[in-house]
Amino acid sequence: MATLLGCIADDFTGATDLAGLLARSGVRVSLRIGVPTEPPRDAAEFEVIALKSRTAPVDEAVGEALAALRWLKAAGAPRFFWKYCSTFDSTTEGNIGPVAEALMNELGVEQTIYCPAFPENGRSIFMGNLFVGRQPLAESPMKDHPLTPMRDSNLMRLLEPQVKRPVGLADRLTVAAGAGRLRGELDRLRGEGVAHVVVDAVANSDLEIIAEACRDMTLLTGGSAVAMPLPALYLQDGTLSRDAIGGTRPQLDRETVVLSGSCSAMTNKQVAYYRKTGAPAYQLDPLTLAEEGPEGALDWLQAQDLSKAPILYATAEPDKVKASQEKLGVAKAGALVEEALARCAVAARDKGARRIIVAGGETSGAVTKALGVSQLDIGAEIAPGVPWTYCESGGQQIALTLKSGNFGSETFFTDAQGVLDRP
Ligand SMILES: Nc1ncnc2c1ncn2[C@@H]1O[C@H](COP(=O)(O)OP(=O)(O)OP(=O)(O)O)[C@@H](O)[C@H]1O
Ligand SMILES: O=C(O)[C@@H](O)C(=O)CO
Repeated sequence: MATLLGCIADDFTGATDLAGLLARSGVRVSLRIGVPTEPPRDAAEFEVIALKSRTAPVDEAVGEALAALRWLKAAGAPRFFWKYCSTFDSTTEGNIGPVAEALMNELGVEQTIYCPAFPENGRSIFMGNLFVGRQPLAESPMKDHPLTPMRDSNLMRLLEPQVKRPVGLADRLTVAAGAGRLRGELDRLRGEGVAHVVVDAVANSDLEIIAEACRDMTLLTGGSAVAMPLPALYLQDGTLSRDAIGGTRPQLDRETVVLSGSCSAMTNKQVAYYRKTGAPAYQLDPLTLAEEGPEGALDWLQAQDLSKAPILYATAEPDKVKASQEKLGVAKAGALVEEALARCAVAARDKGARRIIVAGGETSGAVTKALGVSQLDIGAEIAPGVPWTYCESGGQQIALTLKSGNFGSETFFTDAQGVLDRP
C-alpha cells in the first residue's frame, strides 16, 4: 500500500513522539532517520522522516525538508505533516515558519494550520497563547533554553517574523463549536488571504475536532498530538484498510542499558529515582571526559551485568552544567558527552544489550548515528509521546527508545523495561 500520510519531524525524539501517537491506533508506522538515500520500497501507510534541523541554518532546514517531501511524494503520500516541538522551539528566523512556507510553495497550498498543543503533556493553546502546564510559555523553563529560549508566549507574534504571508487565529470558541464551524472559519480566513492559521486547543477533544476539520488539507503542521486522531479518521471512512493494523513486537533478550544525556528538570528526577531503585549507575562528567576521554565509562560498562540494566548518565543540575560549560564552552561540553554516550551505546550493544533506553534529543541523535540505525518500526508506548521502537544495528535486532527531555514521569526508566516485560 502507498503511504497515506508523509511526516517530516525537526528532531529525533520529536519524530518518535509523532510516530508513537500515530501508532496508538494500532496502525503500522515507519520512522526513517534522515532522508533515505534509496527511493521508497515497501513504504508504510504512515511514514515519518526524522531530521535534525531545529536549530540548523534556515536554508539547510528548508533544503532537508524539501528533500524529505520529495521522498514522501515518491512513496505515494497525498498529504503531509510538518512536526515541530510542542513548545514551538524556534528562533526569530525559523525554522518552523520558513519550512512550512517552503512546503506550502512546493505543494501549491494556500493555507495551513499551526497547532503545537499536547494536552497530555501539559501543552495547551488559548487565544493563540501557548501554555506549559499552568505557565505561559515565556514564563516556563523554556525561557532559559540554551538554543531556543522562548521569550514570548503568543504563537502569532512568534510566527509572523518567520513567514512572508499573513498569520491569523482560529480561537477556542470556534474550535469548541465543532468541525463545520472551524472549517467555515478557515475558509473565511483564506478569503482574507490568511495563509498561516494558529489554532487553539486545550484538550484532546479539541484536537479531534481540528483533525476532522483539517484532515483533507494537503499540509498540516503542529506538535504530535493534533495528528493523533488521523489514523482513526482514515480507518472510519475506509481510506485506510484494517490490514494496516498490527505492529511489530519481536521478543528480544532482556540485557539493557540506559544512557541519559538530557539535563532537563524531568530527566534529573528520572535519573535520581532510577538510582534509588539500586540500578548500577555511572556519572559522566564533561571535565573528566575532556582530560581522560571516555575510557573510564567504557571500562565500567564492560564490568557490568547488563541484566541489571545499568545507567550511564551525564544528567546534572543547571549549576553543574553551567560550570562545565563555562570551562569548556557549551558546544564542546555537549559534544564530549554525546560522543561518550554514543560510544557506550555501541559498546553495550556489542556486549549484548538488546534494549537501549536514551534520554535527550541531541543525545538520541548521537546514539542512533553511532548505532548506524536508519529505520525504526514503532512499538508500544511507554509514556505519552515516548514509544519503544525496533531496529537493526550491527546485524542485531534491538529495541530502542528515545525520550524527549521533558517527557515521561519520574519512574520512566523502570516503566520502559516494564512495558517490554509485559506478556
Ligand atoms: N553535565 C553536562 N554538562 C554540560 N552539558 C551536558 C551535560 N550533560 C549533558 N550535556 C549536554 O546537554 C545536551 C542535552 O541535550 P539533549 O537534547 O540530549 O537533551 P534535552 O534538551 O533535555 O532533550 P530534548 O531535546 O528531547 O528536549 C547534550 O548536548 C548533552 O551532551
Ligand atoms: O513535541 C515535543 O515536545 C517533542 O516531541 C519534541 O519535539 C522534543 O524535542
